[in-house]
Amino acid sequence: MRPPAGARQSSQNATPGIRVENLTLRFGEHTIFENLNFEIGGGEFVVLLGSSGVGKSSLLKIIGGLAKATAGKVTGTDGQPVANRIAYMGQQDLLFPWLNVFENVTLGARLRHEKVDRDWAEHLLERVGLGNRHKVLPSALSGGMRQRAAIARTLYERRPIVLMDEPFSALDAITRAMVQDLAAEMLADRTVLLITHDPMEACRLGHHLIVLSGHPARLGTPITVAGKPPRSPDDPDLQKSQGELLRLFVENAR
Ligand SMILES: Nc1ncnc2c1ncn2[C@@H]1O[C@H](COP(=O)(O)OP(=O)(O)OP(=O)(O)O)[C@@H](O)[C@H]1O
Repeated sequence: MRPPAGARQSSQNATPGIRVENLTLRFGEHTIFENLNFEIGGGEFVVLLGSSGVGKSSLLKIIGGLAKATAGKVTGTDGQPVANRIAYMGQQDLLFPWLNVFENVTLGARLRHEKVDRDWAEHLLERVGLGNRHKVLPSALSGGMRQRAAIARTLYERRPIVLMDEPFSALDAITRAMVQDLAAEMLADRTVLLITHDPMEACRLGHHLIVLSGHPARLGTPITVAGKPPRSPDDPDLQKSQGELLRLFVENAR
């Protein structure tokens, strides 16, 4: 996680990272952010935080190709476009209610008229603990199970870059902790940018934390969390970074 000026040789890493250069977003007279520059190294898990309305989801959508920036560009750290290398997971699981779990997980392949990779889908469903729920409709699953099915669907796509917009915010605390552990384990080899409002979640999962603040919004110096995710809630590295993050929130609010 660094500004592009200090770009590492990410091509040495098989997983591409994300490079954001001079990104500006305006809605009419309203400048959401201007000349944002940062780089996420291949295989890094970066968490994006910031107050409501500061521009986090807009930034994620632009990176994911779901919205257009006013100026600037997003590429992989290998200089190639990111468009076909990104999987996106939002706050709602967006499972189709009339498709069963297996059909939801393999939906992308079916929409692209590709042969469904049954072994891969079954392996993923096993890994997320839904090995015996292939034929179940989403309405018969708990919130945690639905989110686990959504993780399986995201991973089914085998995209090296994963963008997640508050993916666990609708879950209760215990289910959330379990799904966080699963996501950390299953996304360990991907480049991940995750938005959350939860400092504990950020410090459990991220290698680096970045905070967007101000009008127009700017990115502060990244906070690097020591140790390997997922960190336990009583991990001293997590607690140190959580303290640092909370101090930063207070400073930004002044
Ligand atoms: N299509 C749009 N047209 C006009 N303004 C927009 C549009 N999309 C977003 N905005 C504005 O841009 C700003 C940033 O919105 P965004 O959803 O990116 O914020 P956020 O940080 O993700 O907020 P939250 O944490 O509440 O989800 C807000 O003021 C929002 O009203």
